[in-house]
Amino acid sequence: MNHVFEMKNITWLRDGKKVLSDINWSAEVGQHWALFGLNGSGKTTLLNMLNGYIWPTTGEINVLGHRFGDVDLRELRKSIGWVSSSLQEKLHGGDKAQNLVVSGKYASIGLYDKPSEEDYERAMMLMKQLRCGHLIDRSYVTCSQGEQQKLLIARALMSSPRLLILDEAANGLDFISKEELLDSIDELAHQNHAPHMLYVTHHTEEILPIFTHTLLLHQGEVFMSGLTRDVLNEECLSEFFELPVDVSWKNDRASLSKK
Ligand SMILES: Nc1ncnc2c1ncn2[C@@H]1O[C@H](COP(=O)(O)OP(=O)(O)OP(=O)(O)O)[C@@H](O)[C@H]1O
Repeated sequence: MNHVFEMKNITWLRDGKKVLSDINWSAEVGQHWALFGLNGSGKTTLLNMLNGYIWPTTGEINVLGHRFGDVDLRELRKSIGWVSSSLQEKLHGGDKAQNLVVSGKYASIGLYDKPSEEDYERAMMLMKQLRCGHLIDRSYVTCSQGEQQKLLIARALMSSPRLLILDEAANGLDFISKEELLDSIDELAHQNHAPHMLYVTHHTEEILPIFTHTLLLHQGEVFMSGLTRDVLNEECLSEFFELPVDVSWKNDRASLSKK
């Protein structure tokens, strides 16, 4: 397998409108990607497609070496971890932190199967890895938003996914919580057998150096994609936003300001 995923000539029409237009995108093994786009640019639609929840009008999709159409999507989804805010609404808030994390193994929202001792040990190991081991026995609803995000990532890691999608994972977090979460993501990427990661965001400064590649999505089209350093440049982003912007790099992260 050379590609983590590959989208070829993807188009999606809805109500006579092209929501996605001629998307060509491939993520290769060894790359972590950021997907950057404004509200309504089609990011969520693309993610739903990668997970096989919506089918392209035209084009072909391969994920983790499997071509859509030839693969049991429910099986494939076990290898894809997806952390998104829409998940929050489906969770049982009263669950204890460790139970919520363990439930990731069964790809179910609550706990329907009886987890083993090893499952709980793994959940604790992941919680410690994400620096939230102290949340054991706390109910999910009482955790802060930053803590909740970490628990959701630990939950997604429970089934050892090969692709981990982090969809606006740092949304709504204050500066400290955001940096803590980003540190955890950075550490995760440096571990042996780390999953391939796709980080979806509206904020360039969240694109850590581990995200070697970035795709800019603009009104359902690939505006530019490639090495993050090349994509996040002033000329390209000014054109992307249709607004002159300055890009300054610090610690290999790009921050934007209006010119
Ligand atoms: N089922 C649908 N039917 C019709 N239009 C849709 C449907 N789903 C999405 N769209 C439209 O497609 C466009 C892209 O939506 P999408 O949710 O993928 O954007 P996004 O980049 O994830 O936005 P945000 O950052 O605000 O979450 C929007 O204009 C949206 O209204």
